This record gives sequence, structure tokens and C-alpha cells, in this order.
Amino acid sequence: MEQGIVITKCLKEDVAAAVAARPHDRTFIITDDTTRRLCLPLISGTRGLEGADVISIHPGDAHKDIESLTHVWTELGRLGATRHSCVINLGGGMVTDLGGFAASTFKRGVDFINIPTTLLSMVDASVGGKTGINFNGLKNEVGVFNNARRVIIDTSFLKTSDRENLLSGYAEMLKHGLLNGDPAWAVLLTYDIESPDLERLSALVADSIAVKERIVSLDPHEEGLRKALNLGHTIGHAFESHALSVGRPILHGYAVAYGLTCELYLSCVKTGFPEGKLRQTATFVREHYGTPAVSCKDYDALIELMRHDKKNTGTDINFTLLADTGDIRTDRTATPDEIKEALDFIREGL
Ligand SMILES: NC(=O)c1ccc[n+]([C@@H]2O[C@H](COP(=O)([O-])OP(=O)(O)OC[C@H]3O[C@@H](n4cnc5c(N)ncnc54)[C@H](O)[C@@H]3O)[C@@H](O)[C@H]2O)c1
Ligand SMILES: O=C(O)C(=O)C[C@@H](O)[C@H](O)[C@H](O)COP(=O)(O)O
Ligand SMILES: [Zn+2]
Repeated sequence: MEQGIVITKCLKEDVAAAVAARPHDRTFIITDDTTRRLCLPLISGTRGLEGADVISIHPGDAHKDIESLTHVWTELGRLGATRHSCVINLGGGMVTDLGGFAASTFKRGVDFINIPTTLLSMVDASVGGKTGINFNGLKNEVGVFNNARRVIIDTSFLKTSDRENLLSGYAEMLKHGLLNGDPAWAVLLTYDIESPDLERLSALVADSIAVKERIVSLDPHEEGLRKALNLGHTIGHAFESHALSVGRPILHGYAVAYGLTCELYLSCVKTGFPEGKLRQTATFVREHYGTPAVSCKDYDALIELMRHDKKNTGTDINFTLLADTGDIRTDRTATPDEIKEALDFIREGL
């Protein structure tokens, strides 16, 4: 199904129009406890949402799991959802991933709409049809590709976002900038995300979504080009899963920022990415995101996690690398020793 993405200035009108666009019997809104409190009021009173049931899960990526999924399925069943119902996911990427997967699988598929409320879910998670949950200590281990029928983006949700979650989303924007080419990448290195001007940010959000949409439209099921959107994620997901496993979770975008530094280092060594651009990006990451809390004793565990990356075939660990900003090289591999060098680089610098 084609995905309609709306960057709105009239949230309630656009939500009402999206709900009315397809006949349905009941409406369910999936939130986490924080978005129920902070974001649900922004759509209350919307035409078509009278009588909608709200299903809420605990916030945080540790809850993007089978227990929360079971809770959503159970509540949908208990409250009488049918295949002709409409599900609205109101939240960050945790809610849009899990709610999208719950809707896609309940009675083999219920129509859903995403209303992303974090920067990360606006520019990335709510768009492009990847849904799923973490499982077995691995990120997004179980899921399906299925587009939300509509994605309605309103950056005014970001007024209640904290600095860390803005930075987290900004890391995926930086990834899109690196994939897009020099002007987009350079603009992102100079924009002040620490004291954001929301008007300017809205324009950058639109540019960022356009990068993802273009790639997804050419390869919706990640058979080739879409692996580009996984830049930074082979190592980033390993940082994220490892942090969760030792009880010190980090935000997805922080893990991606660290992963970008490491994978640009590999790009520099293996596909000729310019060293100056590596240094500029790595410095930006270090200044805003710090460094990952790992030591060389964690390297083998991190590499073991990378062996589960979804891009892998056989025993090789697969990476998306760059020959330059905008010059994408998918299906590259690196040896454990090369990966350890990249991990040394982020910890210690060149
Ligand atoms: N499907 C995809 O293509 C895709 C892309 C990127 C990331 N992801 C996934 O997205 C998830 C991360 O998403 P996220 O960064 O949005 O995290 P998140 O959904 O966990 O939200 C982060 C925190 O912000 C809170 N929050 C949400 N909206 C808020 C608001 N407007 N004001 C104040 N607080 C708010 C949440 O309750 C939560 O505590 C990860 O699971 C990642 O794997 C998926
Ligand atoms: O949309 C995509 O494709 C991406 O890879 C976007 C990533 O930012 C996102 O984190 C995605 O969920 C990762 O997917 P996975 O297939 O590596 O689990
Ligand atoms: Zn990501």
C-alpha cells in the first residue's frame, strides 16, 4: 500500500480526514504512558475519535517487546476490534514500530495511521513500513514490512521533547544527510539542534523524510538500495542491544550516532571516504553524544551481536559504507580485526 505522508499545520483536521478516508467500525489509539499524558490531549476532540479506545504500554525501548505486544493484541480482542477497525499509533518509534506490528498481525491486518511524536519517529520510524519488536536481546528481531495508511507529522509535538530525544532523532537525520550528499550533510553539522528553531527544524524534517521516501520507493523490502538506510546500524544496533543487556540502555539515535562514526571509519579504510569528513562527523558526534560506554573487553560480545544483523548472508558481517557523502556502497564486509579498529577509533580517536 502507498503511504500518504502529511506534514500538517492543522493536526486535528488532518487526523479527522485520515480517519474518515476509509470506512471502519471502531477506532483504537495506541500510546505509551508518556504520550498518553503529553500528546493525546493535542488530538482530543478530533472529529471521528469520539469513543475511541486508548491502549497504553510502558514507555522505553525495553518495552518494545513480546509482553507489550501481547498486551496490545489482548486489549484489541477484549475491546472488540475487528479487521475493519482503525488503529492510530500516537508516539515515538517504539509505539509506531510495536503498534504497527500489532495492527499488521491482529486478525491478519488492521488498517493503521501513524502520528509520530518524537523527532526520530517523524523523520524515520513512522515512515517506510518497517514494524516490529525486539526479541532474544536483538533489535527488531521479529516484524513485518507494512505501511501505515497515513503518517501525520506535526512538529509542535516536539515542544515537550527533551534534549536527548531531539539529539536521538537528529542522528537519523545526520544519516540521511550523509546518504544525500554534501550540502545536506554540511547544513546538519551547522544547525543548532541544542536550541532548535522549530520552524527551521520543520523544513529539515521535510528534507530528511524526502531522502528516506525516495530510497524506500525504489526498494520497499530492502532487497538492495534500502540497505543504505541501515548506515551506522550494524555497529549501532550492537551498541544498543549491548547497553540494554548490561542494564544501561541508550537511546536508539545515540547508538546510531556511535555506529555512524565507526562505520565512516570503516568507509575511510575500505571505500575511500574522505578522512576530513570522517573527522568532522566524528567530532560532531563526540561533542553532542559523547562516547559509548564500552571497553575492549566488550568487543567480542559486540561482534557477536553484529553476527545477527539482518543484512548478513552466511557468516559475513554486512555493512553499508560510503565512498563519499552521497556515494553509497551496500553489501560490504569487514573482518573482526577491522571492526575492532573502528571500535578503538570511537573510543580513542585517531
Ligand atoms: N521502523 C523504522 O524504520 C525505525 C526507524 C528508526 C528507529 N526505529 C525504532 O524506533 C525506536 C526509537 O524511537 P524513539 O526514539 O521515538 O523512542 P521512543 O518511542 O521510545 O520515545 C522516546 C521517549 O520519548 C517519549 N515521548 C514520545 N513523544 C514525546 C513527546 N512529544 N514529548 C515528550 N516525550 C515524548 C516516549 O514516551 C519515550 O519515553 C527504536 O525502537 C528504534 O529501533 C524504527
Ligand atoms: O527504514 C529502514 O530501512 C532503516 O533501516 C531505518 C533504521 O533507522 C531503523 O533503525 C530500522 O528499524 C532498522 O531496521 P533493521 O532492519 O536493521 O532492524
Ligand atoms: Zn535507526
